[in-house]
Amino acid sequence: MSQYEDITYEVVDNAGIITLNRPQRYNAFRAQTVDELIAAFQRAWSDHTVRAVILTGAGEKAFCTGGDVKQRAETGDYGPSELDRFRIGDLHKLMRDIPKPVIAAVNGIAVGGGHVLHVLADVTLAADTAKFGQAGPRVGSFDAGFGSAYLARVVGEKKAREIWFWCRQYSAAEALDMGLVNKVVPADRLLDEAKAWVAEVAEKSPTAIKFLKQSFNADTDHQAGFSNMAMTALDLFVVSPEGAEGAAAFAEKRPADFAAHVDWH
Ligand SMILES: CC(C)(COP(=O)(O)OP(=O)(O)OC[C@H]1O[C@@H](n2cnc3c(N)ncnc32)[C@H](O)[C@@H]1OP(=O)(O)O)[C@@H](O)C(=O)NCCC(=O)NCCSC(=O)CCC(=O)c1ccccc1C(=O)O
Repeated sequence: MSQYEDITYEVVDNAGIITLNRPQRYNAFRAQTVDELIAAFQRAWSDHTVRAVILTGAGEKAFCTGGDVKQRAETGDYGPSELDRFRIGDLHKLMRDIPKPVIAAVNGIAVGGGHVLHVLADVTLAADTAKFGQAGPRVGSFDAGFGSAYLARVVGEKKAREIWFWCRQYSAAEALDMGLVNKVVPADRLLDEAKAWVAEVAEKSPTAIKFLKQSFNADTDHQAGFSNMAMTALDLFVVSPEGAEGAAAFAEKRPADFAAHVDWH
């Protein structure tokens, strides 16, 4: 795949820069977006000039707001894809497996599956205007895999449960305070800061970095098993009356009435 529609990919010096490019939907991803992200991460993996990957979002408003809820309300899924599968789980694993640092440069709101993407990055740099949070229980969705278990490793169990159950939004300063991001910079400095981090890490031993990333991952690789189950569960949940109510309410700009659609048995 060399032509992209939903993302852009460029190599600048030693940085592979992947930009989510659906600003009209706050950089929410559909199945095609995920296909393109996978293709770009694979290119970055194979390109020996690329020493780290920067993942960011187009525009000033959003980094990524997760799955495209409007698409889901319209068709019940995330739209057509190359292999007829929504490969978000494959993307999560690829971001962990690529043996180079992945730097999330969070330029705006990171919510839902978009929040999960920055959580899975090796480090996160945030614009001072960025906002963070999960949204699943508000819109009839969840990530019971890396999105919850790995988040708990990053911020601790209590905070992770708060983030997921209450679906609040947190400022960049709050995110820094809870260890969710590595550094906060003025919004107009974000990309330069990310490039500086790439330049600095490019001076280090690629093989040492590769071993270290694999070592850090080994401790949480068992979470890939949960993630597989979580994706299967989510596929079933989003088409249930309760799951579908969340997407419909978002698309219709009204509060969701989950209680009326729950299967209590
Ligand atoms: C992010 C908001 C809180 C921003 O609010 P606000 O600033 O008021 O802006 P809006 O007017 O709401 O939004 C502007 C514009 O963008 C459209 N938009 C925003 N987000 C989405 C989206 N996710 N999908 C489609 N469109 C979106 C919005 O409709 C507006 O368009 P108009 O034409 O102007 O009306 C707020 O926008 C918000 O709450 N957004 C929804 C966030 C959300 O619920 N995201 C999905 C969470 S669930 C999820 O991501 C799971 C998906 C998933 O992929 C997955 C699947 C399987 C396993 C794991 C995962 C995983 O979690 O990764």
